[in-house]
Amino acid sequence: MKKSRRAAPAAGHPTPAAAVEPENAVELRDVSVSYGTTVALSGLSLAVARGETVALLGPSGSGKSTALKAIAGFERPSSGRVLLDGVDVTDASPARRGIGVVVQQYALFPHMRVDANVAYGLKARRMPKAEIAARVKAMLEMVGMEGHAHKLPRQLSGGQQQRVAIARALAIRPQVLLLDEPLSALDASLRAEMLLELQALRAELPDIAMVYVTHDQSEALTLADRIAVMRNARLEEIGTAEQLYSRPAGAFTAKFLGGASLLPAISTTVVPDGGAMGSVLAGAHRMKAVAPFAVNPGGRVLVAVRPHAWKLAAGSPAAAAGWAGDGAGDGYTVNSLPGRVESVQWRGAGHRLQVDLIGLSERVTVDLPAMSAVPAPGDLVVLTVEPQHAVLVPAGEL
Ligand SMILES: Nc1ncnc2c1ncn2[C@@H]1O[C@H](COP(=O)(O)OP(=O)(O)OP(=O)(O)O)[C@@H](O)[C@H]1O
Repeated sequence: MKKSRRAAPAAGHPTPAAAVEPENAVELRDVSVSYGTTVALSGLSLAVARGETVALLGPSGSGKSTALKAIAGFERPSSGRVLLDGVDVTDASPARRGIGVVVQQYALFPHMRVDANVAYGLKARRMPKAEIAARVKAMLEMVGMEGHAHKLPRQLSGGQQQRVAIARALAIRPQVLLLDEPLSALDASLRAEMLLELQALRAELPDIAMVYVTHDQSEALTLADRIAVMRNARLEEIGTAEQLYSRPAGAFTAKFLGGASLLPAISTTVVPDGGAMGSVLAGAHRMKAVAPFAVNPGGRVLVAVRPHAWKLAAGSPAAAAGWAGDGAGDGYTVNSLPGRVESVQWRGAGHRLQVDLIGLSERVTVDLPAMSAVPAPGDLVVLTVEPQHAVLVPAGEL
């Protein structure tokens, strides 16, 4: 959670309760949305602080857009409450919420010029003409579109249209900006460019709360202070990118966000409160990994290892020769697992290997940096991982 930007009350002069501003610009309390028999969102509780960007990340159909519609007021929750700045707006119309919304397909009015599109929400609020003109000019400058004010949307590129859509959403000076896959209609290079622009824009709007829906983790990692991972209409996990990436609390997040391999294992140590190193047996292999939660001997866990965390043991593939005989290695070398390379793929920044672990019937993904010696398909290798780069997650359903 972001730190409050407000000054703390002076010592001895506590702020009266009534004057305390609510910290959260957006709050969903146990919100569910159903479409007929389809439960699109189930019991979502989420708070977004002023100045904070939260990304809703998850596979298709996981309820991300529905959550956004509940905040904007386009869908009424079947249960639960929606609060903006501490005020319950569950029954308020979208217009009364004063939220800026940017959706995937620009959604500009095709028959209106760029400047009229940006002015639209201001006219609806009956702002004086001179003020509208000044605001439109400022907004178009902010998104680098000041030279296109008199064009129609069809005369603009996809990226330019999306910039105008952002200017239009920001023109009403919303306290909350919702973005639903705003870059997904753009090609890869334009998407990367717009991502940088959104990052710059974010810095110019320090007090706006943003909720950003995406299924692209690089967008979420670039823009968000916190990431909410959605799955099957529910919030799976929420945290900073760093927390979710390196210490996922569940197998789904480990796989979805970090692309981690998950090795089934049995705990051999007691870690009462989590946060310490745990020891496990993955098949016949002894492994040490960070245990972010309490584990007991005999408990079933998964060892999550991200593709970049694997290393080839020195001397691999030759080092693997001694391991192949009994299929399980000697069982004494910690965090060293023998395997056979199934495939090798050149990926520009390095090589991606698929390696079948011997004795574990698991295939793991290994990303090797460029310049490292690359084995060939069929080679025996020994994979290693530093204990601090392996993390235990509960053996949940994927
Ligand atoms: N208007 C609707 N009528 C009926 N079902 C709907 C409607 N809108 C969404 N759904 C269903 O609700 C579920 C959640 O949809 P939602 O659009 O929120 O998912 P999402 O995570 O945003 O997916 P995507 O990434 O594909 O946009 C899906 O099963 C979807 O089919």
